[in-house]
Amino acid sequence: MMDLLQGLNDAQRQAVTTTEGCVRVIAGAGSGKTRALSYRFAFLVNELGIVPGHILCVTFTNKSAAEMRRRIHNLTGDNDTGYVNTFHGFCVSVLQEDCHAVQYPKNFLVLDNADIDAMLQMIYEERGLTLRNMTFSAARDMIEMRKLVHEPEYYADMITMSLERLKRKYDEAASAADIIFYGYLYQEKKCFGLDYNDLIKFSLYIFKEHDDIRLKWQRRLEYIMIDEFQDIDLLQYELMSVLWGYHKNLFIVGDPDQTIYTWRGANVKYLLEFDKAFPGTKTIVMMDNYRSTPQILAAANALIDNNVCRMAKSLRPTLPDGDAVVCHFAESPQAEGLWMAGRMKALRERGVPYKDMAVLYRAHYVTRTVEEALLKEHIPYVIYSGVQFFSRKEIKDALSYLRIIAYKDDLSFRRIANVPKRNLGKRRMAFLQEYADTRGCSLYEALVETMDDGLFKGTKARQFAALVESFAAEYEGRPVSEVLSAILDTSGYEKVLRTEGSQERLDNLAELKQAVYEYETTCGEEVTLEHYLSHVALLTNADAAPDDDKVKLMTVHAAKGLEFPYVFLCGLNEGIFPSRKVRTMQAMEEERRLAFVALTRAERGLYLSEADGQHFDGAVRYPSRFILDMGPDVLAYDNPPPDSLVRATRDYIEYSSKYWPDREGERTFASGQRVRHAVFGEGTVIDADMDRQAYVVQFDAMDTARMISFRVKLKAL
Ligand SMILES: Nc1ncnc2c1ncn2[C@@H]1O[C@H](COP(=O)(O)OP(=O)(O)OP(=O)(O)O)[C@@H](O)[C@H]1O
Repeated sequence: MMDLLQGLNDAQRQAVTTTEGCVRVIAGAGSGKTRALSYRFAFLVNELGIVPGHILCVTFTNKSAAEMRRRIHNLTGDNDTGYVNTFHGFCVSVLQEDCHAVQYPKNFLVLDNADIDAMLQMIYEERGLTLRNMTFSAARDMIEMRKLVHEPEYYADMITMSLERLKRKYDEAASAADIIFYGYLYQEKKCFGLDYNDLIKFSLYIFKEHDDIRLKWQRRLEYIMIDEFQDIDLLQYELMSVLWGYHKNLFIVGDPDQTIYTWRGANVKYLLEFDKAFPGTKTIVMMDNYRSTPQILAAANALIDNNVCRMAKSLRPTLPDGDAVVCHFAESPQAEGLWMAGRMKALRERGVPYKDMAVLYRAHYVTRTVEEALLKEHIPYVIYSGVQFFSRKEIKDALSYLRIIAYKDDLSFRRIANVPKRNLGKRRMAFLQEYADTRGCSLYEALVETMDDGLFKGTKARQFAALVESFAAEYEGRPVSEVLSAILDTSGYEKVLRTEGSQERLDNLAELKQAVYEYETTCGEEVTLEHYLSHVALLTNADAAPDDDKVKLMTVHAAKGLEFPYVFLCGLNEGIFPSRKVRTMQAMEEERRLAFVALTRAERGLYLSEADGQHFDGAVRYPSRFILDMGPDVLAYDNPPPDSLVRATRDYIEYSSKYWPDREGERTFASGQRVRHAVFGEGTVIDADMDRQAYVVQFDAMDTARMISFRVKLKAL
């Protein structure tokens, strides 16, 4: 026991050894909460003898789950790392075991954005919609909003309605939004597909309706731990509240200053009010920072201190002094990029490898000038995100090959039936689609039933079906990595890439094989093809990381939970960071937390920069208020902005936020709220337009609705 606890400080040790009941850890950035979590897991297993499969450890991303599994494996030496997963990943496990309760097959499909888009494509074609009706991304958002907010009971339709009834609902839908929504539910049900929202909703539904299943999971999960609790949302909170109910051992860790997903439904109140919701909670505070120099922490503390709505706390440094935090005011974005490149070269000359440097930014578009400067100076770099690894064509194709073996589903069929070319082009595909529609079968079945038809003469339909059948007959029990290599070879897919000389695509496939192999060897339990496919559908961009000596470029959101020796935070201008979309006090505080997350990623060196000039729309670029927040005491300017600009910036900041509603309640008169206007009299709020900062109000004495700016106070009736 001594060994395990030795690398921990007092607060961490307390967090690790307080195993029973509800424990809340408020942990500052870089205070070692990931370490505390993994050690706690190991403590439960090694010292208390808890079976890993009876522990649930929830992380925020798949990447952090993988990292956590690696750490736990190192500490316990056990391949079985229990349920270390995201909430969505855990729900996949639940449903794989118990979705028979909602008459879904074990091999349901987990849908990712590309799958959803493929379904939307079918719906749009079928019903004559175009992107002018709604872009795919707007359609995805609309579907999500309907599922989460407007029609939270939608899943009952999916579960209880027959496919025919759902189809009728879709056929009868008239508005574009309804067509898309019901079309999507129909498509989902047709292929037993579940998107991320469904995973949680279905699990909750099963737990609610089936006491025996709920009790089984509650009993199994003797200890539950949740990381990044500041960004938990309502559905996840509900799920946690159910799972906790039997053994009542719940351990949560979070940092209220790092809440950055409010826009996606996260609510920090679950962390702050946890002790009220779970009486008897022990709270442990971890504020000793092991990541950053005192100089970096002083800047981060000074920044976050400007947030009004927060629990007062400061990160305490434990490391020795380092270099001052450098701040640079450049004449233009181009000059800003070149300044960064110069600093990187200087670091490199001091022996710092490029891979130890990261450029963080608020929004993707900022990277253009940075990239130009890096290219010009021959500094190698890699952008995280952009085209995500798992969204690349060759990766999606390869996964579709795996998927068609297991599921013979339409989405995969459409993707790879004619890749490589088998002469199954548009015309034959349309024929299969029609056949499948009239017979109510899948495209693959349609092909098998009709491949002797004259239409398929001269095609490789038969070879394709033979390929799928031969793999389908023998994939069970074979390692997934082996199946993948074999099908990429036998299908001729890799051969085409070799002929084309697409080395990069081949490299990516090699990377994929490696990823599958690693998953198999680290996962603990036996990995079936279905398991792997569900796992991979949950993967996000940050998951495939090349390890070359390159500067890393990424958004601050993508940097959450990571650390880098040297951080360059660029584009610190009003309108960029903070974003121009910020229009309320709350949103500004979230933006400041985001900047705090950025600063606290740095271990040894932190470089902040801003550029003079104009925005796209011709507006003046002012330095970011976050720089002013930190103040000159904690920053070393190597080229300060002129005093006149700083004064103008202060005026701009004051003016631009003058009319912000300062409390959430003031802006959110809900639709339907009765209000009184000093001149127009009484009326009803119909909507709030955040872009225009105004309400739409139907006044009783007027025929048409009016838009009334937030500047004018309406009185609630
Ligand atoms: N007790 C300790 N002694 C020495 N180093 C530690 C200790 N605890 C953590 N560290 C180191 O401090 C760094 C930060 O730890 P970790 O990544 O666990 O922080 P975190 O709290 O999860 O950070 P964040 O919330 O900012 O993402 C790591 O490099 C870790 O190895």
